[in-house]
Amino acid sequence: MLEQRIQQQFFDSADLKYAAAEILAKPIADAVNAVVGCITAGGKVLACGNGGSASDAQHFAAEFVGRFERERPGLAAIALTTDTSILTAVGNDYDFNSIFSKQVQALGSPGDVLLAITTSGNSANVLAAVDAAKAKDMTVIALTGRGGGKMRERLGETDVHICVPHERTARIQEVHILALHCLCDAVDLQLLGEQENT
Ligand SMILES: O=C(CO)[C@@H](O)[C@H](O)[C@H](O)[C@H](O)COP(=O)(O)O
Ligand SMILES: [Zn+2]
Repeated sequence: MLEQRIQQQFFDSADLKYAAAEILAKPIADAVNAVVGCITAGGKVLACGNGGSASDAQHFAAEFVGRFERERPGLAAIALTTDTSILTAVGNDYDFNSIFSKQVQALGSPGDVLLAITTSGNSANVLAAVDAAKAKDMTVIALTGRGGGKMRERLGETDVHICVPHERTARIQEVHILALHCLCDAVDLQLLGEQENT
């Protein structure tokens, strides 16, 4: 019984990934172009999200600054979820909804990219970060699910929306991390070219 339930989760996750491969290949490719344009122009990627999406923001930044699968110089990315002094100061002195937007306003420059990760599309602190990024003439790449929630109406023509067609947070997160790995892989391909056979 328990094993069946576990197997069903694998099947559901796999089914969603097949469906998402059709729908998300184009926006993920658009995200690659946005990030490559940003990085080659000397810009950086700021990443934010709550809970599991905070982990995704950090996971992504680690693969950019460190490496993904290939050797290369580090790429500029900062997770806005890690500095507990900033998070507690802004959360305490202003409010929790400002913990990311204050950092975007302080660190973001025109041409930078904000990677905004929210499965519901409705987290107020992530939406505030998007507003701050737009005010800075940054490009937003939003990773969402559940139809995109309030995020959908905030995005402009030059932004990218990677919206996972599912309702469950866990399933959406599983596709988000795949999308981020696709992004890392394709950015490396664009910057380094095809890998030579060894
Ligand atoms: O990882 C999980 C659930 O799988 C949770 O930690 C989840 O990320 C948190 O509840 C978040 O606060 C949800 O926020 P969001 O994805 O709706 O923006
Ligand atoms: Zn989770």
